[in-house]
Amino acid sequence: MPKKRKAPSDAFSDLLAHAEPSPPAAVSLSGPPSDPNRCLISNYSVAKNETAFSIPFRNLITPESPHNFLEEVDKIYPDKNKNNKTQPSPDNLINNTDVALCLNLMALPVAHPYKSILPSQSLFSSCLPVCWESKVLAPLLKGSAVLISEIETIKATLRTLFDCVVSKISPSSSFPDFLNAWCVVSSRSFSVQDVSSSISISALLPLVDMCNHSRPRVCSYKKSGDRVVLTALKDIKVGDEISITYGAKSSSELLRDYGFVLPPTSNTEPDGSSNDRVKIKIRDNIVTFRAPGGGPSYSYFCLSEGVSAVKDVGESGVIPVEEFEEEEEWNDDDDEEDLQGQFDFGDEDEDEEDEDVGEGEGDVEEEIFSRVSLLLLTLKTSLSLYSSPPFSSNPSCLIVLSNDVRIINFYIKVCETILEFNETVKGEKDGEKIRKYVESLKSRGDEWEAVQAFCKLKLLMSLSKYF
Ligand SMILES: C[S@@+](CC[C@H](N)C(=O)[O-])C[C@H]1O[C@@H](n2cnc3c(N)ncnc32)[C@H](O)[C@@H]1O
Repeated sequence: MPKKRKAPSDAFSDLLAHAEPSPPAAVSLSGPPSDPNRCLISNYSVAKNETAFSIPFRNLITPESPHNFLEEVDKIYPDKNKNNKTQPSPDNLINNTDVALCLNLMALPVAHPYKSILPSQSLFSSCLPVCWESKVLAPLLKGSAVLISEIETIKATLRTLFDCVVSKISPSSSFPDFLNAWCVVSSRSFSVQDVSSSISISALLPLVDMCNHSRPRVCSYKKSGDRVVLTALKDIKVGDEISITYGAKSSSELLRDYGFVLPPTSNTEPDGSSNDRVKIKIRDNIVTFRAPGGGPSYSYFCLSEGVSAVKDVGESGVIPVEEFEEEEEWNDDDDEEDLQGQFDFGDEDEDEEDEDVGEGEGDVEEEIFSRVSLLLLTLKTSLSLYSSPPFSSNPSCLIVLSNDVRIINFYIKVCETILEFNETVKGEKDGEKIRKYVESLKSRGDEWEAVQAFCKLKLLMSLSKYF
């Protein structure tokens, strides 16, 4: 007979038994696990800088406790990203710590109080894209190719990890068990400093993980002695929601990992900087993006994938070109004519060159077209994920720098197009700033004539959709 799950209210009391101050309970839940808007409510008034509540470190579920699954996972599946665990990268969307954390969660008894108050799989399935079928990803993610490709990567990786790692360590588990554990880990794990060392570990923090994300947050959390303590960052009244921050994340990261997005105006840091825009600084042949006040952003993947894709076009298949070509507007000659008339670039020769690509040059044309498509996809993803296009009136505009001359020149083209568009159609907003930027980029390399000539109209057509 299956073990009876505890009623959520009993389970919550069990968890609270370890929380301080208790009794009476410092916090309560606003609704049952099935409530998608559930949040943690304060039962006390708490003054700014005071402790709202704390939980003992021993309540944490980590990759190494209650059982050291990390060691077992590492044995079967050496983690190539081990030295860089906190730095997400396209091939490091799931690391060994996450898998070990899933295994620890799966190993908890069904009646464990923590399990009893977790949301159901059906709630996860409705909001987490990793649970969505491939055919609905494109429409639901609005064609954001990089995000779709990441979700597909996660889905495929979960399958592989289950077959090659999880089922070996936990033979009685099923793939749905693992997927459920992944949903919990993806949307509810936090980085905390280990009790015995100074390194940060990924952990599930019962009760703390009932806090929703907000900017500005109501509480901060940190390890203090053998407890995780939530400190009020403002005065909290009885009945107020206790929220924390999940970090400076772009909307696409929030959607990918937590299953929600925030309105553009809410996804900002206390200093007013936007998590949906990033600055990119120059380094040797790499683009580094940092969301102001936060870690490397999701947008890093968008553009770095575009950059690597353009180098390996035809081989890597990192970003599926077909999806882009599927778009009706792309091949719609009427649209092209309309746009030609609407946005006169004043350089007919180049436009003609566009049409004059001879038969023998078909492969070159295809190659250039693919490269441009990939980069446009990249841009398209960036643009559609962020609430407004780069180079809008927001000073934290998108800056792309690279040492690859073709990439530089492509982006010069993009910048020029945006600039021209802004000046001619939308009025000059950040015109001077962008002009200086374009000039500085130009001084870094030769023009990539072929691409410029070939993609002029196509580029304009694509970009025009975003303004
Ligand atoms: C760490 S849990 C927070 C507690 C959760 N609401 C619960 O009832 O168990 C993270 C999940 O809460 C929801 N969530 C957190 N912050 C949110 C927000 N600002 N807007 C909408 N949903 C949010 C999302 O479903 C997310 O996956």
